[in-house]
Amino acid sequence: MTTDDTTPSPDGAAPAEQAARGLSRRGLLGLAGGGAAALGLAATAGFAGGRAQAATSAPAAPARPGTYAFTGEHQAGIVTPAQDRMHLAAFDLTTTSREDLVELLRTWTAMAARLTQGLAAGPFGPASGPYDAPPDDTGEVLDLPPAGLTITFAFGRSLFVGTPAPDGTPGVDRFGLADRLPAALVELPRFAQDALEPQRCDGDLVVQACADDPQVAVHAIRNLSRAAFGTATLRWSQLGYGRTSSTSTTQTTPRNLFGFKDGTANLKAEDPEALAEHVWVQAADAEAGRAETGADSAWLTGGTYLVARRIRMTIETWDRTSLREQEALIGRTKGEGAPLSGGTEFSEPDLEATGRGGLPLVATDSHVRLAHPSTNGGVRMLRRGYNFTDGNDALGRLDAGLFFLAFVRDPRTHYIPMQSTLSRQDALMEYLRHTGSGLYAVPPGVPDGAEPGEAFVGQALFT
Ligand SMILES: C=CC1=C(C)c2cc3[nH]c(cc4nc(cc5[nH]c(cc1n2)c(C)c5CCC(=O)O)C(CCC(=O)O)=C4C)c(C)c3C=C
Ligand SMILES: [Fe+2]
Repeated sequence: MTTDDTTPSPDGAAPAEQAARGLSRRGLLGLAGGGAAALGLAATAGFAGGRAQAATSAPAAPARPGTYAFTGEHQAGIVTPAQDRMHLAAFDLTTTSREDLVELLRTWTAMAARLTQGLAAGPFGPASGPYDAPPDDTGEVLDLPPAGLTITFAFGRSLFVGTPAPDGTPGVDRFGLADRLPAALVELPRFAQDALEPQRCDGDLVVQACADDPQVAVHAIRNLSRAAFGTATLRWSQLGYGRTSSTSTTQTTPRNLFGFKDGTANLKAEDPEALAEHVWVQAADAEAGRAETGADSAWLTGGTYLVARRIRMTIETWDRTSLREQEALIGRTKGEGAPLSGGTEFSEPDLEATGRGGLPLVATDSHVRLAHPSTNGGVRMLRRGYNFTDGNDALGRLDAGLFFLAFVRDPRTHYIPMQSTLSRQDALMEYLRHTGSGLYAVPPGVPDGAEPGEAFVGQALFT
């Protein structure tokens, strides 16, 4: 199959709805015990046998309620209709062994394939298996439905070339991967007004877990972290709620913590041509990269790049700003989300339109004008961010904002120039502080029908 993440389950209901009324893992384990078809997708991905495992010869079954396929051309969790909750974790490897790294990716792949299909992290589950050993699943989602869980893996630049020392001494290529570094996996420049906290930046490996239930997303990261014990440690993580983008035309546009609709002009899953142009890395990109740096990044074809920015919003100041000023800063109306040049939510902004005194209706320093493709050489991105609220600071201000996530084909053309412009000219910057940052290469999906036990995410990087 191709990863058509938007494919609804057989009864045609959206996964979120199905999850809401869906089967619990207990039910799925029962199904798994009773019928191989119930595990068709895990079986096609080829995972080790176990009590709750299907026969690998079983034909692929349609997705079960509340689940998205784990295997496919692209990883799930990118064009998948954005779920309501997210837990993203960045890890640093504590090993320098390439074999250990491959073993971790194999283990994570098998575990993610099980978890996304509503199964326990391991074959025994939380309440079974050897009595004198810790259970192979932590147990907190045993009675919960799969909640549309997706797990997406990505690699940081440091995986390939290590981390340079503050004095500029180059990092160390611990895994023999430097000649596979994609040309576009650059170190992000320091942008104007960046206030980055190093403990919220970078990382060798990143895992994004999204689900419609926070406990399901957190459980996934917890169990993957547990499996990484002795090989990788958690560097930083971020919880998110209330998606701030739609990634499918089937979704309504959500709102960010400024109270504005966010995601109106986003790229959508139903526009494969635009996704090919702006999101998926193409074979030609590896050829261009090889000519540029000599490195072979063909392994990334069909993948993408993930930009993560933790953006704190000074909402107390924002909340004392007039509606007129708020709308001028964004360039859209607060109620409907229509451009200030007129029309309705999905009308194209008319950046030439002027009003009283000949002034542009969409202000020259407004966010929407500066982020619009016509201001950025035609580039677009797939935004998939979340709101966050992480307590408060010593002055009693909420530490809240937008965890900006975007998937792009080449960050050098599709993110860095836009962020450069926004950081210097966007009037909204007065209310924002970028406190965390990362750029990661997202390998393509684990192919359907791969040999049992053989396939793992990012495999082509190691062959
Ligand atoms: C570098 C890219 C972007 C950052 C960082 C960013 C932060 C950010 N955005 C909002 C609120 C809105 N953004 C909207 C549109 C929009 N934003 C970006 C890029 C970044 N935003 C793009 C490419 C676009 C689309 C522009 C277009 O094609 O018209 C909107 C309008 C609604 C929408 O189209 O989504 C809002 C609202 C905040 C609050 C924020 C940082 C906290
Ligand atoms: Fe934006």
